[in-house]
Amino acid sequence: MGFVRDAIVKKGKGILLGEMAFAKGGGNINWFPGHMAAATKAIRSRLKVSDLVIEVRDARIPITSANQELQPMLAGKRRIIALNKKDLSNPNLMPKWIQYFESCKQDCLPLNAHSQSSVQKLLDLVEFKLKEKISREPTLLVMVVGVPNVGKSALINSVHRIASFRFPVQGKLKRATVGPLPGVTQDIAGYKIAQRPSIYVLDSPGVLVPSIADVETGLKLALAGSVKDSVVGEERIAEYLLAVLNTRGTPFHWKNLFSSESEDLQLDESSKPTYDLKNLLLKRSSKQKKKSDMVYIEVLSG
Ligand SMILES: Nc1nc2c(ncn2[C@@H]2O[C@H](COP(=O)(O)OP(=O)(O)OP(=O)(O)O)[C@@H](O)[C@H]2O)c(=O)[nH]1
Repeated sequence: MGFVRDAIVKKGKGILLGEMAFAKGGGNINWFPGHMAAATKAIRSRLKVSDLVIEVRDARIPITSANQELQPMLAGKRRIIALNKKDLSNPNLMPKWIQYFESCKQDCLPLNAHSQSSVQKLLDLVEFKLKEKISREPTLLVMVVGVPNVGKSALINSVHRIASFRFPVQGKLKRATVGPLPGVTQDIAGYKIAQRPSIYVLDSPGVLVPSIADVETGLKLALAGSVKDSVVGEERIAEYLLAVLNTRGTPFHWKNLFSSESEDLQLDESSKPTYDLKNLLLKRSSKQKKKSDMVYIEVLSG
């Protein structure tokens, strides 16, 4: 069933699904804050002793939001891939992604970390995957990993809250810090979600690969909020987003953004942006932009 992934991931000129085809290259993206190297090491050592791993990915970019460096280790573990933020993703694509992961014999679950019913489904799957261990081990560890900002901490808070109904805790419930920018969680922290056996869920800092080799991956991660905008370049991100929307024919009103009534922006006809890929390409080449900037526009418009 490799064709499903190929159709989803390659799709090139047709631009059908959530992941857009792009040429390799176009400049490396280097965003590897200090804490990530140490965190990656710590995650690897905790993974060794974990009974189950929940790898959280962004449902909008299920392949791009995988940390490739950790994949060999994760693939060797009992793993659930949680496709989080499904409320922000295209619902028509979710069945295709499920089909793809099923074809790889990999459990996956689209969810919304803020929805109790969604998180309950994840807990049911966790219980199912740990069934035989639950009857014989006194303590179990479930590790939650993923790139920054995919919703690991939000998910853990929901899991913890649901679990606390079954196993009331004394005092205030410990909460993981959730935030809209990447890099909020910087340490591994444990949350007890069950007794007999004791089950702990470990939150971990979001980690990326040290160097993102192609610009499209960086752009998608930036648009999804896993990489800071400034690392990839705000203008470049905006152009990419507009190009994606245009290429898909998304009916947005920004095409009329520069109307003749616009008072603040008095642009002459030749300098009005059209957000058409071919025009963008022409404008860029006349301005002698860097070659790396050209690649993603060329390929998208191809
Ligand atoms: N719409 C939506 N937003 C979500 C969902 N899950 C998390 N978020 C939001 O995504 C942002 C990041 O969530 P966090 O839980 O801090 O993400 P994280 O993976 O722990 O981030 P790092 O600490 O950078 O590793 C927050 O603004 C959350 O409220 C979801 O399922 N749907």
